Formats: sequence, C-alpha cells, structure tokens
Amino acid sequence: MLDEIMAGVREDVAKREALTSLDEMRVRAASAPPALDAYAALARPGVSVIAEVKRRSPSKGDLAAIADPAALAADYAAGGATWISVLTEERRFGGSLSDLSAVRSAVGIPVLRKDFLYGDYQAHEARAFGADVALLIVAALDQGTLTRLRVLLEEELGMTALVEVHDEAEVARAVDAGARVIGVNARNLRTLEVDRSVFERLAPLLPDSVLKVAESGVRGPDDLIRYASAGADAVLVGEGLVTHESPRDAAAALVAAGR
Ligand SMILES: O=P(O)(O)OC[C@@H](O)[C@@H](O)c1c[nH]c2ccccc12
Repeated sequence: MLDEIMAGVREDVAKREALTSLDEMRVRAASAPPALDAYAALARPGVSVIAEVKRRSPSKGDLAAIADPAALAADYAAGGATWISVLTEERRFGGSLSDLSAVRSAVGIPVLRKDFLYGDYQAHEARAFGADVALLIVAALDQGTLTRLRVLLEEELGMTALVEVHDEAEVARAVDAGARVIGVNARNLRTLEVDRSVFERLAPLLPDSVLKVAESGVRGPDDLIRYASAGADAVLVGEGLVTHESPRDAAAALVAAGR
C-alpha cells in the first residue's frame, strides 16, 4: 500500500517540479511569513487536539464532501483545536496544496502538511504554501533521508517535524533522527486496520522529552481519554470530525475532554 502511494506521489511531485523548479520553490519558501511555533503550542498543558481536513481515505473511500476547507478549519479553530492537519496527497486522500493554502489563510494556529514526503522539494513546498509542520513517515524513508529531512524542516525552514511510527523499530529510528514530536499511528499500513493498543505499547518507549501524538481511531472523548492515560500529549483526528454533523462541536467536545 505505502509503496503504491509513494509511486503516485513521486509522479505528482515530478509534474509540479517541471512547472516550478526546486530553486524557485526555495525562494518561495524563504519569502513566506515565518512558521509559527507549533512545538510550543503542542507543549502546553492538557491533551491537544490536531483536527484534520480529510476528504477521503484508502480504507473508507469518500468521508465527507468538504466544499470549503477554509471554513472547516475555521470551525476547528473556533472549537479550540491546537493545530490543523491538511491532507495534501491527491490520489488516495483527495487533498491538494490549494486546500493547504486555503486553510493557511483561514486560521492563525499552526498548520500541518499531511503528505508522503520523500525529498527536499516537498519540504520547501510545504513552507511555501504556509505549513508550520510537516509529516515524516519513518516507514517511507531510509534513515539518512529521514534525518536529513527532519533537519531541513526544523533547522533550515524553522518548522516542526511530526515523525510517524508504527512499531518498536521505527520508534528507535525516529529517536535517532532527532525527532522532537513523534506520532504513533494506530492504523496498520498493511491491513489499514486501527488498533488503539499500539499507542499503549509504544508510548513507554518514547523519551520523556518527546511530545507524543496518538494518531487515528479517535471517535470521541472516550478514545482521547484512553490515549491520554497512556501518555498522549495530543491526538490527531480526521474521520471522527469530518463525518460529524457539526465538526466544530465535535472538536470542542474533544478539546474539553483534553483539558
Ligand atoms: O481518520 P482518523 O482515523 O482520525 O485518522 C487521522 C490520521 O491519523 C490519519 O489520517 C493518518 C495518520 N497518518 C497518516 C499518514 C498519511 C495519511 C493519513 C494519515
């Protein structure tokens, strides 16, 4: 599954890079307003809510017809979300960089570019389109690339890297790469099934200094509380919010539970 997604992402990046060169994208990234301090926002007391703009997923197909991603993000922010996550992968998740810029213009809180990054181009692109945070999926990267991209994002672009892991070996790799924020994805990449106990198994292996994000499978406040008691500093929620009749109320209920 991951290999297939990466192949499509590589093709799409090549097409964009043919239109806008890496050098030009570097210039755009450097001239964007500075990134917000997403790390500090997440480090505040309580369990933070990262609310995701997610149109579609490989496991569930279409989740929600999101006519106005900016309005959805503004609702999440009004509900008290700490970060907004925006899927920008097009083929499987129906996202885009225009969703990212729309959300960026709509909210004053940190924005995460959720995609399958493998190289410098996408990192500069994330910054150029206004992201403060970018996802790095350990399973999709060799160790050298993981470390290099983590450093590029955090030390050169002034962003925060959210480093995603699925098992013990990936935790060790994330820590070696210098990750300061680690997300444990409860969704198995092969079966696409959610197993919330994965966070409980891996959280004790994460250094105290690392901010811990529980990703996937949060249906409501009870799941947030379960992740919180296992040590989560934040939860990342997509489906549970976009499929709710009032995403704003759903976000607010999670935020209240996280306090
Ligand atoms: O919709 P859910 O179960 O709340 O999951 C959100 C998020 O964790 C999920 O979208 C996700 C986690 N890691 C990813 C990597 C790529 C794409 C998507 C994801």
